[in-house]
Amino acid sequence: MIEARNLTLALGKPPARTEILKGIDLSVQAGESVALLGPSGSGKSSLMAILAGMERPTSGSVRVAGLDFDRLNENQLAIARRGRIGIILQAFHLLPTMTALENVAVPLELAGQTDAFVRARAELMAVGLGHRLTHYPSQLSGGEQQRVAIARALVSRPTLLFADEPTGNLDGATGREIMDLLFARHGETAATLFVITHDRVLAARCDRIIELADGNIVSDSIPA
Ligand SMILES: Nc1ncnc2c1ncn2[C@@H]1O[C@H](COP(=O)(O)OP(=O)(O)OP(=O)(O)O)[C@@H](O)[C@H]1O
Repeated sequence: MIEARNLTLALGKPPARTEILKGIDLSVQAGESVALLGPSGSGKSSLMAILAGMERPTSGSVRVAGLDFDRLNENQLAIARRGRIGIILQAFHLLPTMTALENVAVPLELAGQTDAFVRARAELMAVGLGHRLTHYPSQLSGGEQQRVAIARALVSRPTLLFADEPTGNLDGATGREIMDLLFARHGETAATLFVITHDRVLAARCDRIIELADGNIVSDSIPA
């Protein structure tokens, strides 16, 4: 599902040029769940951005779901992401002027799905928000907003799901509920799941734990 070879990323202009990733090799099988651990600034979000097709590496190659990202232009990359890749971020990123239902349905409708609202409603039911369809983000709790974001990421039935600290803005109990939901939906969809976290207990629920330090993979293991 993911094949990355000798990825490097350097950003900024000298003298502030920073080497963020220093030669990452990574293979991930379809359906695997992978936790990405590492200290703040070790390059986790940057690696995820490259694997999700949102950032170009400085050098190296990325093949995701059979596509050579380096051979695609920006437009082709945007089309390739659509329907293949779902992204969940710490800060939810819902549109404040849209209801929960619209937040999930509108991106799908813009992608040309005529049954977008039917699918969005079903996905919101699946994440336990059937009773909050017409609420705006400001009328939802943090956990509910993250459920909407999960529904939005899953409604296009992606083969790859990326979550960058999805519980970072939630209290412990709500965070656990959100991760239970994410793992349950992952089990039902057979998507490949990539989760960035600082939480080792959460990481141990994945099939595999990859640790980054200073732009390098320093361990790649199966949790005990
Ligand atoms: N545009 C940029 N120009 C220069 N340096 C950058 C840029 N973007 C990120 N960095 C640096 O790259 C390093 C890696 O950042 P990244 O966000 O990938 O780390 P992270 O492991 O996800 O951290 P955290 O756990 O704090 O989110 C950081 O030291 C950051 O300051």
